[in-house]
Amino acid sequence: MASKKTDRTTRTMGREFKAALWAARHPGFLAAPATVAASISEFGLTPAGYVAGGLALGSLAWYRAHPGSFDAYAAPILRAARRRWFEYVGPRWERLMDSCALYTEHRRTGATHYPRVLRVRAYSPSIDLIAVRLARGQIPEDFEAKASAMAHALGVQRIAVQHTRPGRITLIVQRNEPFTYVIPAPEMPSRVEDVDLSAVYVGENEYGDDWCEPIIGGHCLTAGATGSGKNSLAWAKLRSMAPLIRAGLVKLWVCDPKYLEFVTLQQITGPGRYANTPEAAFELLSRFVADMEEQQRRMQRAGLRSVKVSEEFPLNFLLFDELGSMVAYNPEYAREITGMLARALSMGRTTGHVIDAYVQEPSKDVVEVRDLFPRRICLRTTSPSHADMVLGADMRARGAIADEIPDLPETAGIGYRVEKRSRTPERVRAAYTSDADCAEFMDYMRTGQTLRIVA
Ligand SMILES: Nc1ncnc2c1ncn2[C@@H]1O[C@H](COP(=O)(O)OP(=O)(O)OP(=O)(O)O)[C@@H](O)[C@H]1O
Repeated sequence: MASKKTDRTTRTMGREFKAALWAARHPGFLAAPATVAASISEFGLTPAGYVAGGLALGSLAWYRAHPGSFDAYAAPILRAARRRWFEYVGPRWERLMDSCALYTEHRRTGATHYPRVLRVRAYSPSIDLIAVRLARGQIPEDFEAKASAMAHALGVQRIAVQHTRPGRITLIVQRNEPFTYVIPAPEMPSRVEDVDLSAVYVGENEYGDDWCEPIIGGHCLTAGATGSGKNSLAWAKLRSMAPLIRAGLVKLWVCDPKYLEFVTLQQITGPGRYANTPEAAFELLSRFVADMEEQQRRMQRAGLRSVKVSEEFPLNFLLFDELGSMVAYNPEYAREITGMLARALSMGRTTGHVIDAYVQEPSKDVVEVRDLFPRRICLRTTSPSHADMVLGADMRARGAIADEIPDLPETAGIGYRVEKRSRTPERVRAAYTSDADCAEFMDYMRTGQTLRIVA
């Protein structure tokens, strides 16, 4: 490619202009000392000292008196400033880029161009977000290829690369495990109106915010190795929409091949909407699809293209645990079940027939209908390829290292989901529903009361 006229020189920009440019990019560095100097000259040293001391004391009092608001508002700003100017500051940043070969060289002048840190944000103590402008000639994939090397060089657990806009990326730096605690099971809302089916609470994301998933508008597939905590997701959803289930506005269907974790739900579903053998699962799915088609006809007759959840049009929620055991490992009815699933998955959205499925091995050989699930969650997996299979191409390279989640009870329920708008993997943890929480749910279904039995 022909070089631009201005690129043909072998000289680089003078240091004084580089310094002026730097100062223009970081006005605070000049403005802060200038403000201090102006205050001292205007009001004198003592009053300026009193103001500075008052500010420091006020901040300390805030820190001590109201940790909640301090940690929410002041701490992220202070933390980001400290990390920006002590950890990702010019020379250290350039050394990091050097050690990972993340720079470009001007062909004529030989000048080294480094990607530039534009902004550092640190919403939580464990995560830094570094907005970076790429050096000319770099592409985000260069950073993806070096993410692991950067993580080791910085001594952090994980670095994910988020594509933001042309020429820019955000590095998501996970310094340590954000989930060092078990998230308690969601409170069951007391009234039907308190449930928002477009965002039911299932846990927390790595920023400490609520992690909510929609129930209406999409089927969901959760993949995770045995013991990764898949059940906790299912139970969190059930608890979060408990009043609707009790009121009959959400009709529960359950396929439970293990006949273990969800066996108590039989008391709600009755035998017609609960299955634990391939034959029963096939019959259940046939009824589910028939119900869906009947609802389609009713909507056609009423001239409706979509419906709100109501007594006339309840939401049908099919919880399908251990999908693989019904569609792959057990040849009996496997084809029939897959066929029925495909019909329900491709047409159930508009009628409010939603499938929430759980699987250990997410390959297409096992779950042929995988791509018909618009929402997918990946808990701990046994293979590096699973994250891409579940979440989409390149998601592991962008940080969804689900295979590196330790296989320990302390990390159960941790996984990744993809933030839809930014297509960035987000580390999440499901709330944990204990046996007592399950019993409380069943009590609520029977009595309408949330009486917790304390053992
Ligand atoms: N969200 C969570 N937070 C903390 N611990 C959890 C969480 N979910 C599960 N656990 C712990 O991990 C154990 C295994 O969880 P669970 O049975 O849900 O895994 P699973 O993925 O359903 O496994 P399997 O496929 O073998 O049934 C639980 O007994 C519990 O101790």
